[in-house]
Amino acid sequence: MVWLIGNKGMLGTELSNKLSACGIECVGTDREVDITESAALERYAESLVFRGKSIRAIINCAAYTAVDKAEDDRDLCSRLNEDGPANIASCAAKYGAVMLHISTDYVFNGNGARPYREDDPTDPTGVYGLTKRDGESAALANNPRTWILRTAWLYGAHGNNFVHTMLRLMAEKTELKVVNDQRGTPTWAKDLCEAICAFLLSVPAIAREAAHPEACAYKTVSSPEFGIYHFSNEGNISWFDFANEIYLSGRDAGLLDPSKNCSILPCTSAEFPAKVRRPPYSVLDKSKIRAVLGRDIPDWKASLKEYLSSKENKI
Ligand SMILES: NC(=O)C1=CN([C@@H]2O[C@H](COP(=O)(O)OP(=O)(O)OC[C@H]3O[C@@H](n4cnc5c(N)ncnc54)[C@H](OP(=O)(O)O)[C@@H]3O)[C@@H](O)[C@H]2O)C=CC1
Ligand SMILES: Cc1cn([C@H]2C[C@H](O)[C@@H](COP(=O)(O)OP(=O)(O)O[C@H]3O[C@@H](C)C(=O)[C@@H](O)[C@H]3O)O2)c(=O)[nH]c1=O
Repeated sequence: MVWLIGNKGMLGTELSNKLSACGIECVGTDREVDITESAALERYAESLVFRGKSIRAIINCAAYTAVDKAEDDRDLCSRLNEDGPANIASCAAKYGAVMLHISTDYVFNGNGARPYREDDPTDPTGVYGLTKRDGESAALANNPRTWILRTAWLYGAHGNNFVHTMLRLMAEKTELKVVNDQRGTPTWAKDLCEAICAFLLSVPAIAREAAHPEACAYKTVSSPEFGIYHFSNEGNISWFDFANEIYLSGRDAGLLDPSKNCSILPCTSAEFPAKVRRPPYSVLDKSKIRAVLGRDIPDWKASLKEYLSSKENKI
């Protein structure tokens, strides 16, 4: 079985559904098993073993994700994003489990001019990125059998995210300003979950025990080496481009009133002040994961359209 930590968050909820569709036996925990307390993790792992369960993998979707707030909340952010993965990795190592941890494009400063590769130097611009970067190192150090999937600009049905914020503001306002000088790639949580499941199913014991592995749309061509991978949808756009497409596709999907207009105006980061400078360019190079998955990754626009027109979105 696998243990999904952070199962009530945006990604965790989506992943919980996907694991169950694939028939991968899973237990999920969130705040009730505090990742900043190694003893709490150990106690929970012990209780699973006591119930006769073999922990094949621990997936960490728990994190501190409020980018601006983190600047004034450094201690909690670092306990969650650094100590958390460090503790989980140690626990996974103790029980012979693989760890799969999620990280972010915000580990880079965004001053680059080509998509970031896994081994490019990191240089976060704020506390969130810094603690996520240090959490990566801690996880890899404490359990060499760790996969880290860095992703970016995540949205999905089960939490606050840019897509939901935009749809709400577009319904309320007649004009919106959105930054046009930060580029990256949106990622539908559902696409990321396919990749996560494919990695998990490359573990022989998990594949053997899964009731419906065919429900995973992706399949690894080989067993992925442990280490860091980049996964986002395909494309290279600004938040302004993203907002425009949310508006058009949101209208097509009947999520916005067609008789109410909202003008979306491009602006600079300086015109949209924030505590933390976001990376101006944070496109991720996905060659490494593409080779492992042996397939193309969906384009951001196709995934956004599918998401907005899907029945499961609760906007
Ligand atoms: N959202 C995004 O745009 C992106 C996210 N990522 C990464 O993806 C991962 C998932 O992100 P996302 O789903 O958005 O995160 P969420 O903030 O939606 O979920 C995080 C979950 O962790 C829980 N949690 C908080 N504190 C603890 C604790 N001490 N012990 C156990 N669980 C706790 C939260 O509970 P509560 O809600 O009660 O605080 C929440 O349920 C994270 O690692 C994030 O860094 C990467 C790139 C982009
Ligand atoms: C609401 C709003 C935001 N913006 C800008 C602010 C910001 O630069 C950008 C995106 O806004 P967000 O609040 O979603 O940004 P942010 O919280 O920086 O999103 C990040 O979250 C963390 C967890 C990650 O790991 C990143 O990959 C990324 O998804 O859009 C506007 O320009 N106009 C608006 O009306």
